[in-house]
Amino acid sequence: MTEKQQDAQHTRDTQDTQDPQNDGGSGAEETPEIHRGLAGVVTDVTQVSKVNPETNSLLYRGYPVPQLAASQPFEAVAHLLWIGELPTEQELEDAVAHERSHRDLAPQVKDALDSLPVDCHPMDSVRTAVSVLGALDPAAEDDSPEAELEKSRRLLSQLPAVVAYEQRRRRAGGPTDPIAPREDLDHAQNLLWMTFGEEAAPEVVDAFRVSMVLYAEHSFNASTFTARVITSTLADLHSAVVGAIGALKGPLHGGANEAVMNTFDEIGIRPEESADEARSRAKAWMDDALAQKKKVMGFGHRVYKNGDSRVPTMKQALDAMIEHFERPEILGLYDGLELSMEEAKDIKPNLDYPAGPTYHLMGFDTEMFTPLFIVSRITGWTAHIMEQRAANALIRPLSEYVGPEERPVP
Ligand SMILES: CC(=O)SCCNC(=O)CCNC(=O)[C@H](O)C(C)(C)COP(=O)(O)OP(=O)(O)OC[C@H]1O[C@@H](n2cnc3c(N)ncnc32)[C@H](O)[C@@H]1OP(=O)(O)O
Ligand SMILES: O=C([O-])CC(=O)C(=O)O
Repeated sequence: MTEKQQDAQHTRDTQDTQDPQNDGGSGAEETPEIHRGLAGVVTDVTQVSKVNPETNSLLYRGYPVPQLAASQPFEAVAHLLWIGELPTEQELEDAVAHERSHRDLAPQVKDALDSLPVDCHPMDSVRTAVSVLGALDPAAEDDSPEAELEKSRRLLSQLPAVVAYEQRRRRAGGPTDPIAPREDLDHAQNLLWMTFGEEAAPEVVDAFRVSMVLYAEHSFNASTFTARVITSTLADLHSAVVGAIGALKGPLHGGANEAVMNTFDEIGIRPEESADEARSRAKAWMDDALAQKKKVMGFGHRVYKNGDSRVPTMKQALDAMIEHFERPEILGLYDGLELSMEEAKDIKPNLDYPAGPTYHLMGFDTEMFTPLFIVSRITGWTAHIMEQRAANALIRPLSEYVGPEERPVP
């Protein structure tokens, strides 16, 4: 069964009562079926991506994502998600030129970031920066398809400078000089350049590009759905993106890549240790965590129950980083946790599990991992915002009121 069929089946199994009186009223005769967390509910159609838990596969506009990750630049994947087709040579050239020409950190955005505490969560900083970018955008209130696409493309170019500057500001302990973008570098190379001030090795660039392709889009996940809810009120694109960032921050969603690294840190990263030693310490940690009924971030998924389709590709990228940086103990920690979770609960890792240690090895602060997710997911969010806008229906479900019966105010 596809994700849609699985969801439709679930919905049929739990017949809902679409009685408008249920919303706040107590007069409904039948108690409606409640779909907590909207689990199994199909709320709309989409052409952007297809998640198939049955075959553990993911398609962007019909193309298998591992194939896109193996061969396509991130700029081509962004074009695909927005336009529906891979770019021609000329279209790719135009997309790349556009991306490279809108990369500067606006002074107002830098000022806004500099006004924030240096130890605030960088997701708060990026959320604030997108708010400022929206306020500055002359086309903010123009919701024509052309303007929406142009704003989406601009955000794709603008976000790396925000994230790179925020990483540098944290390391500097306060306001600092941003590193200027370089027009001779592609999206992935340039983000790494603006962050670390040196050209990254090709292996690192490729692992980073792969993570960007894999993080780009995943149907009606919580942050994308948030963006669609906000768009459905006819609010502007930047407001929808700001809301999506808020939803992504939580550890049950994008915040899990940060939480994974916190787990590794709690177990203890010991570069002098062998993979075997690290594996057995990680296994013991997981056995203990599960005995205490803890939820361990980076494992499990609402839709995939037999493994996340993106994990094998991201794990390959992590393996390449482990080899490049000669850090076998990271592999030991990774394997130990995965094995123990598999044995105890048969729950598989999700994309955030290999992505966390990959970003760690590249040199990013742990709190920067979820902002890196934004740099990629901006493509999927904005593709869905445009799709929602093109065939809009206000998203407004019902609730079953379970509070006190009507009573007079004393
Ligand atoms: C890119 C992304 O956003 S991918 C998701 C990233 N999020 C995480 O990694 C957070 C950790 N994982 C989770 O919390 C969950 O697996 C979710 C939220 C992702 C999906 O959850 P749901 O589909 O709602 O399943 P739910 O949370 O009800 O879990 C079902 C069962 O598996 C268990 N379970 C699920 N995930 C985990 C986990 N990571 N650790 C331990 N147990 C887990 C639950 O405790 C529950 O057990 P129970 O039936 O004995 O109570
Ligand atoms: O689909 C989901 O629920 C979460 C997820 O994996 C993603 O957004 O990439």
